[in-house]
This record gives sequence, C-alpha cells and structure tokens, in this order.
Amino acid sequence: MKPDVKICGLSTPATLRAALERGASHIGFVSFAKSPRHLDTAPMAELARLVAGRAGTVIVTVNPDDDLIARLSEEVRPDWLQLHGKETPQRVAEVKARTGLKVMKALPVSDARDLDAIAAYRGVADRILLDSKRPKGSNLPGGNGVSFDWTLLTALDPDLSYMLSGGIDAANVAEALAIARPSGIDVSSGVESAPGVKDVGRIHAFFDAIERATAAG
Ligand SMILES: O=C(O)c1ccccc1N[C@@H]1O[C@H](COP(=O)(O)O)[C@@H](O)[C@H]1O
Repeated sequence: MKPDVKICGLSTPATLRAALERGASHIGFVSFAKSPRHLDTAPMAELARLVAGRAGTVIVTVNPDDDLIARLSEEVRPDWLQLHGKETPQRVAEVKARTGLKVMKALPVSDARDLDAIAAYRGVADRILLDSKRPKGSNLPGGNGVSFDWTLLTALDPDLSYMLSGGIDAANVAEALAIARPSGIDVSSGVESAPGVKDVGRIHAFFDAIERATAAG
C-alpha cells in the first residue's frame, strides 16, 4: 500500500508545488526559531494558501505556549500541529481541545525502551511520528538528517498508524518501507541541497524511489 508522504520544512512556492504535484499527503512548515527551516507566520500563511485542500497542512512546533498556538492556528489555519518537544499526553489533549486541530506527536527513538512511550499517546494524539533522538551537539530536536535502527519497529503493533522520520532520503526510503512498514513517511533534510534549502530534483527523486518501492510490492 502507498504510504502517506509528508514533505517537511518547505519554504518556497516552487518546492511546495513539486511536493503537491507528486502527491504529498502532508506539507510541513516549521515554526521553531533555531531551525534553518523556520518561517514567520506571514510567509507561512502565504504558502499554506497554495496548499488549499490539496494536502494536509502541518505546522511543526516545539513545546509551544498557548499564545504561539493561538497565533499559528488563527493566522495560518493549518490542519495539523506537530508537537516535536517534550509535550505530555495531557498537553497534547489540551492543544487538541483548545484548537480543534489534529495533533501529530513526535517521539524520539534510539532503543526498544523508547517505544514504551507510545502507549500513553495512543488514542490521544491523532498520529504518532517516530523520529531519531537529537544527536549530540545539535540544537534541533528534529530535522537532523539522522536515522535510527528501523528493525526496532518490527515489534510494534501492526495496527499502530504512525509516520516514520529521521534521515530518510531517496537512497534509503525503500529499505525503510520494507523494514518498518509505516503508514507514513516524513522527510526534511533528505530532500535538501543544504540545511533549510529544499531541492526540486531531490523531491522528485524521493517520490520516484517511493513509487519504485511500492510498485515492487
Ligand atoms: O526540520 C526542522 O528543522 C525541525 C525543527 C524542530 C523540530 C522538528 C524538525 N523537523 C522534523 O524532524 C523530522 C526529521 O527530519 P529529517 O528528515 O531527519 O531532516 C521531521 O519529522 C521533521 O518534521
């Protein structure tokens, strides 16, 4: 089955159009000042208008306070908020109730014990996103282009619908899909030519690789 594909950290109309034309299910924009992909709300809202119902619009945030959540919700009108910090299940529920938006909760994984955290968020978050842990020296909790051991995920309940992220690109996405069998794939660095610079050619190569992998069964 074809996985959902989220292209994250877009910041130009040309790369956004390429992702939409190739059938991205989710388009991610980053609201985190330390990120090279950060967008202020005005340019984010302008790009979000181009998505116009063709995909789900996701805003990636890290431990956002209520003011930021209100501003992003009102000015950008996304479909989803991606919480990529240390938000508790209670906070996820509160954000959903305050905004009426769907919430994707990112959980960091490096070993099997990290998967225990999923239980507390299941049924609270609309979707779980499994990402690598922040590497030493990075000040970003995501978007580091680093993968983790996907074989850990073979132990998960097959009914868990989750997105896989972390260091996925055109060269390894077939392997990630074959091993982990996630219902969605999320990519940021893997379709960039430099940190924060999305590349139309790499976006096409990424979708080509997914099409080859899923056509092969
Ligand atoms: O992309 C960022 O800069 C970012 C900043 C803060 C939190 C999350 C961020 N990105 C998310 O990280 C993962 C994996 O990215 P990559 O493919 O390894 O570069 C993805 O979910 C992005 O949404």
